Amino acid sequence: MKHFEANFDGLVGPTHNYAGLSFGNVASFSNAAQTSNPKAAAKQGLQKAKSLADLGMVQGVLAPQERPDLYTLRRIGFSGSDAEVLQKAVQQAPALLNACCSASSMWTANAATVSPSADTRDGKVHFTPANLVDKLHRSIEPVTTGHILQATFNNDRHFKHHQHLPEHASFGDEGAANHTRLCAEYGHTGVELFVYGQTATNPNAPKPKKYPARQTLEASQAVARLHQLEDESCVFMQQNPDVIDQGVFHNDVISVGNQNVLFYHEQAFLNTEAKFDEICRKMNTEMHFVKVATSQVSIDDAVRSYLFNTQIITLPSGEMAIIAPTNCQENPAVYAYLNELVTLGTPIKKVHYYDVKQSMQNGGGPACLRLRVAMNEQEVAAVNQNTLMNDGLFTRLNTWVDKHYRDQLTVSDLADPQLIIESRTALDELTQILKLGSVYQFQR
Ligand SMILES: N=C(N)NCCC[C@H](NC(=O)CCC(=O)O)C(=O)O
Repeated sequence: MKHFEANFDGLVGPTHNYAGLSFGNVASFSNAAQTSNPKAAAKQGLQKAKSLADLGMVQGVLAPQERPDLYTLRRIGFSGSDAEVLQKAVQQAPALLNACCSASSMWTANAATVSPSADTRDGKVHFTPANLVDKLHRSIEPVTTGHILQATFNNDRHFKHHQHLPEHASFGDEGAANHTRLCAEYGHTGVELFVYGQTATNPNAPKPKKYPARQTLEASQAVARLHQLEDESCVFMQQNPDVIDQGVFHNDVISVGNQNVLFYHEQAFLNTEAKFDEICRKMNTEMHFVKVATSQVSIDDAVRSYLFNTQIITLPSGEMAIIAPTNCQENPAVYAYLNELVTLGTPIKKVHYYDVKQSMQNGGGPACLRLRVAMNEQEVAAVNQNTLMNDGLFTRLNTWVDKHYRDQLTVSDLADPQLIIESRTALDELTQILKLGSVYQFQR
C-alpha cells in the first residue's frame, strides 16, 4: 500500500491583523499595530499550498475560525447586540477585544498533534487538538479546531479524535509545532519526537527566564498516552531554555524533521548527544542529523529568517526539498547556508522559496501554516475530499477570498460590526465549498 505525508494548510481568516499578542514571539511584538492585508495573506497561503500540490504532494486545507469571537466576549461580561458587545469591549478592554479577533488559527502546526496509524496500537490516525493555554487569543481555538478536524477527517474507522488536554499551564500544549515524527518510510512505524520547554511538576528543572516555555513535558506525555504510542516509539527531549529566551517560542523555529532527517541548530536542545543516541536506538533505519552551527547561522538570523520553520518534504521522485520563506533569501548568512546545504550530500537536494510575509510578520512561517498527517491510500480516501487542493479548489478559494476579504485592516477596525457580518458570510460560504457542515457556533 502507498503512503503519503499530507500537509493541511490553515486558510487565513478575514480578520488577519497585527495586534502584538504573543509575548516571546519577536515578530508578533515588533510588528504590532501595523496595517495588515488579509486578502494578500490568504492568497500567499493558497499559493504555497497549491505549489506543493503541483509538486505532487497530497495537500489539504483547514478552515479558519470565526472571529471576532463574540461568544468569549459575552462569556466575560460584555452584553447587548453584537455591535454593542464590540463597542463596550473596545472601550473597556481593547486588549481583550484584540485577543478575540486574531486569525491565529491559520498556524495549523498548532492545531493538533497527529500520530499516524503505523505508530498507534489501534491502527488509527490519532488527533489531539492543542489547548494553546499559554496565549489568551490562542486558548479560544481548540473546541472549534476539534470540530474542523472532525469534519475534515470524518471517518471513525480510520481517524480517532481526542478532546484537547485540560486547560491548565501544567498541560500547556502547542501541538505539532513541538512534535516531529521520524521514520524510514511514512508507512513504517517511526519515532515520535516530543520537544518540551519545561517540566511543570518540577519547579527546579531548567526553564527559560524571560519568555514562556509554552509546551510542558506533562502535556507531551499525555498526548503520547492518548495516542496509544509504545515507549519504544517515543523520545521526549527538552528545548534549550536559552534559545526560548531569544525568541524561539516553538521547537519548529529551531528544528524540522522529515523521515530520517533532522535538520537543527546546534543550540536547539538540551542533552543533545544522549537524546540523539536514544533516537538512533529506537529508529530502525539510519538517521541523518543535519546540524547548523552558530558560526554558520546565529540564533538571531534563524529567528528572523525562519530557516528552521521550513518544510522538508519528500517529492514523488524520492528526493527531499526544503520549502522556505523568501525571508531566507533576503538574509545573506541563511541564503549562503541554504545554497551550500543542497551540495552537501544530505538527502535535501533543492530549496523552493515562497512569499508568506503577511504570516511571517506575526511569526508564522511555511511550517507554522501546515499540519502534517501521514496516511496510507485508504486513509487519504477517507478524508473529506472537498478539502484537498487541486486546480478547481484553488480557483474557488481565490474567488472566495477576492469576494469577501479586505485588503487593509488595522487594529482599530476590529471594533467595526461590519467585520462580523463579512466574516460570517465568508465562513458560511466556505463551509459549503469544503462541505464541512456546521462547524461554527453561529451555524449551530
Ligand atoms: N511556530 C508555529 N508553529 N506557529 C507560529 C504561531 C505564531 C503565533 N503568532 C501570533 O499569534 C501573533 C498574533 C498577533 O500578534 O497578532 C503565535 O505566537 O502563536
